[in-house]
Order: sequence, then C-alpha cells, then structure tokens
Amino acid sequence: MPVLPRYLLPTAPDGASVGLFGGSFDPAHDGHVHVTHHALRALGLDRLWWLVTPGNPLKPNAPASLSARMDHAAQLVDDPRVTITGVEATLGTRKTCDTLAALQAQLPRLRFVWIMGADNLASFHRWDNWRSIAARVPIAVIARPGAQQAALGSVAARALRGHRVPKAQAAGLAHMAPPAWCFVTIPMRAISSSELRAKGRWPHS
Ligand SMILES: Nc1ncnc2c1ncn2[C@@H]1O[C@H](COP(=O)(O)OP(=O)(O)OP(=O)(O)O)[C@@H](O)[C@H]1O
Ligand SMILES: O=C(O)c1ccc[n+]([C@@H]2O[C@H](COP(=O)([O-])O)[C@@H](O)[C@H]2O)c1
Repeated sequence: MPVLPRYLLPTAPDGASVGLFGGSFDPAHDGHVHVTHHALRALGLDRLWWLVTPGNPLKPNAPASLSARMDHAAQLVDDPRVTITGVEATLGTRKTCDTLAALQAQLPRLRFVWIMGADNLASFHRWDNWRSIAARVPIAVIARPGAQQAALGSVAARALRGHRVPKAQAAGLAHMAPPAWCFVTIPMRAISSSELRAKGRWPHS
C-alpha cells in the first residue's frame, strides 16, 4: 500500500498556533465543519488539524475504516488552513496523551491547542492520563447542544476550575501556559455521527 501524505506528519510554519481536533469522524458532518470554522476564528489559530483516530480507546465498536472516514471528511472541508490527517496510525498512538507527546516531541516549535466538544469534557476524566493532557496543552471546549451542564459540572471541569480562562480571552489560549482551558460558546448545531449512522446515512455503518 502506498504511503499517502495524509498519514504523514503535517507541518506548519514555526510558531504557528495549531488546533488539534481529534475525533472518530464516523462519519464527519456539518457540526465538525461548523466547529472548525468557529474555532479557527475564536481561538486565532493559523491551522487546524482533524486527527482522525484509528479508534477511540473508550469506544467498544470499531469505526469504519480510517481511509473511508478520511475520504468522506475530505469532501466536507475546503479551507487551506485545515488538514485532515490520520497521523495517529503512523505514530502508532491511540491515546491522546501519547499522540500529544509524540507531536510535541516532533514539532516543538508549534503551539498546539486541543479542541473538543462539550460532551467530551463531560467524560474527559475517563481518558488515560487526562490530567497530563491538560498539563501539556491548552484546551478549547466547544459548546454542543445538550452538553453544557454535564460538561461544566464534570469531574475534569471541577478539578481544573482554577485554570479556566474567560471566553473573552479565547484568542490568546494558544499562547497560554497549560493548564488553561476555555469554554467557547458558538451558535450550536444539533447533529451527530450516531444520528447519521442510525438514519443509514453512512454506508459504512
Ligand atoms: N455538533 C457538534 N457540536 C460541537 N462539537 C461536536 C459536534 N459534533 C461533534 N463534535 C465534537 O467533535 C469531536 C469529534 O466528534 P465525533 O467524531 O465523535 O462525532 P460525534 O457526532 O460526537 O459522534 P458520535 O455521535 O458517534 O459520538 C468531539 O470532540 C465532539 O465533541
Ligand atoms: O486518550 C484517551 O484515553 C481518549 C479517550 C477517549 C477519546 N479520546 C480522543 O478523543 C477524540 C474524540 O473522540 P470521539 O470518538 O469522541 O470523536 C479522539 O481524538 C479520541 O482519540 C481519547
């Protein structure tokens, strides 16, 4: 099988602020695109990389193939600042703490920000080494319908409450020393991959 650039390490100019938007993208949808556009603007990012995971360590069911998910994601995104990458497959990492360690070791001149929807903050305390993730990179939590209360009342939000940054300072998040996290309220989109799979709108499910 040829080594495709989309499985290689992306690059960005030295000093660039890069949002890392990890996900199953099974399938990617308008909500992901919407988050991407708002995050680029609200966080003042130079680049945003979709890290299409080979498989979420906490999800028992395997997703569609990485290449099918990446092909579909690529059809939705048309912004030169956005890269869709399957680099975790190349790095051999599944857990976010390992992926971040690898990316920071290989690209030490970039400023990474982890981006996740509010539903993921609600369960963040179940991720492997979640405190070390928060200690490694600033985190932007993006509002998602129905998830705000669970997110802001979560174990992680409470543990990290002293490191929360007001939304007015979101544009400076990439330059802040971690731990630092911000809840970014954007106009919300009620759409999910599970809903698309349930409606049979994803031929790989
Ligand atoms: N509509 C949305 N609004 C805000 N964030 C979202 C939205 N959809 C997905 N996200 C975020 O995008 C990231 C990747 O999500 P994922 O690919 O798992 O999609 P999903 O719609 O949550 O999938 P599923 O329904 O299978 O759980 C996660 O951080 C998730 O919180
Ligand atoms: O590292 C972990 O333990 C961990 C546990 C759950 C989810 N993640 C990551 O969170 C991101 C969002 O996953 P998902 O399936 O909700 O789209 C994706 O990059 C996963 O690899 C990571």
